[in-house]
Amino acid sequence: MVERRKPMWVKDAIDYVMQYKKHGEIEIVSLDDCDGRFLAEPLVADHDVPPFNRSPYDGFALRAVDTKNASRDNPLSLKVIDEIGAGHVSEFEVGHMEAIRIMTGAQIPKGSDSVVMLELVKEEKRSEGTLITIKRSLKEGENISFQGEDTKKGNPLIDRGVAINPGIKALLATFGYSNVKVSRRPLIGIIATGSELLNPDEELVPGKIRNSNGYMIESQILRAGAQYKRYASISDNLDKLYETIKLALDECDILITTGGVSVGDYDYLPEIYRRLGANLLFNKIAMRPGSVTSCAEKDGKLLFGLSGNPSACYIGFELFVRPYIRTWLCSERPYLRTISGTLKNDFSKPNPFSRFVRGKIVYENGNVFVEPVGLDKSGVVTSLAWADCLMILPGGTRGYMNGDQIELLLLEDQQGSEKPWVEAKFSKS
Ligand SMILES: Nc1nc2c(c(=O)[nH]1)N[C@H]1C(S)=C(S)[C@@H](COP(=O)(O)OP(=O)(O)OC[C@H]3O[C@@H](n4cnc5c(N)ncnc54)[C@H](O)[C@@H]3O)O[C@H]1N2
Ligand code: MOO
Ligand SMILES: [Mg+2]
Repeated sequence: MVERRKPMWVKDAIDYVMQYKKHGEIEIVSLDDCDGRFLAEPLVADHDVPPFNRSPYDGFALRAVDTKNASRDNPLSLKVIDEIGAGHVSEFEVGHMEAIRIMTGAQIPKGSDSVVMLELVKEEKRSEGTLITIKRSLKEGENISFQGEDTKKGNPLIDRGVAINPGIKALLATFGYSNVKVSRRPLIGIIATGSELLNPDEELVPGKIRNSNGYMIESQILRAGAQYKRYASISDNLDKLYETIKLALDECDILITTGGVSVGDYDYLPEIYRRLGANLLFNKIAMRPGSVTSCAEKDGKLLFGLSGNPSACYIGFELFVRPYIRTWLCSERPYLRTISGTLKNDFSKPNPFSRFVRGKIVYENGNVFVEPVGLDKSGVVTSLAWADCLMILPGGTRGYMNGDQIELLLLEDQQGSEKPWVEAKFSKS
């Protein structure tokens, strides 16, 4: 008798996973190696930026009051008493009708309160010294980048749990973090199961296909911010699979298997969860594809049993594994971000399960439209390469038509969302 499974709502399944959420320990990495890692502490300005008043132009620093009467008809001459480039500080103080030649980035000299650009003055080198002639007046503070105008000491800049991007790396360098506190990435074991699987370097033979899920999940793990350990793919052999899963559970923080979770003769994951004495969280979800996505817990570690079908496997990872990883990395926004878009196609057939259709966003006159990519079947692999979003078609009694407004989950987004997408059943309550 084939086992009957009761489908769980997507949101309930996410909640089950999140019951086991953890935060990774703090790890210190060098600034050189921090790209893509997640900050374990908030980043706070520990000094003013810029740290001193500086010139934003190559020009002359002077006292605005001295230029008060300067005009085209009344050019005024100032004596140049020093010259400084960025990184140097003048020892002189600018006095009445004096100026210091200053380059972009240099500290504003004492006595001066404004800068005139090189292009706006005439310079004359005389035996008694250099003079500049200025034909316009300046305001006090004109052309000065003030200390702290970028940010002030003590300002909070970036929350913990945010992925380090080029801009954040610039801030880390600005504040002298040659070492950075980041969250330790969870190590995720990956086991692809199935007697039909070949390695990418093997020739195709009848009945076999190459293991694409294993590599796809590795890439999804890296995109989510975690690290992986690859185990050799295992043919459909219960004992061998059991031993490998036990070993991987010891060695890793989280385990992902692909394939073998349905009700087929060689689908051994349900039996392995039983043998392990693991606590089964779910093995059927009211979604398409990925309805067979399973998750079990053993000694606080999660075993995600993703489908063997490539599209189901991909979506199972993004909906259930990604938020668990991002929460581990202390993100406050661990879920995929949702935006709304206008459907360009008809999906007239109603489906009781919510569908996550691989789609591509198209911008037309600044508006977001979305169209499906490739064949919308669970076993399809090609469409995954073309998709930049998952189009959500909530389950129910009606279909969806061209022009309908729907929600889209963004696959490449880094910002994330505080809350997961929730079926109407939940949003109504
Ligand atoms: N009688 C029923 N049959 C099936 C049901 C069901 O409810 N009743 N569910 C279907 C659904 S939905 C899905 S999804 C699949 C899930 O299958 P499994 O997770 O058990 O995966 P396998 O049987 O091992 O393989 C399915 C499919 O995927 C290919 N595959 C497997 N691993 C890989 C890999 N690493 N790279 C690329 N492709 C892979 C495999 O060759 C199969 O074609 O079950 C349905 N059946
Ligand atoms: O788990 Mo399946 O993906 O719904 O075809
Ligand atoms: Mg199967």
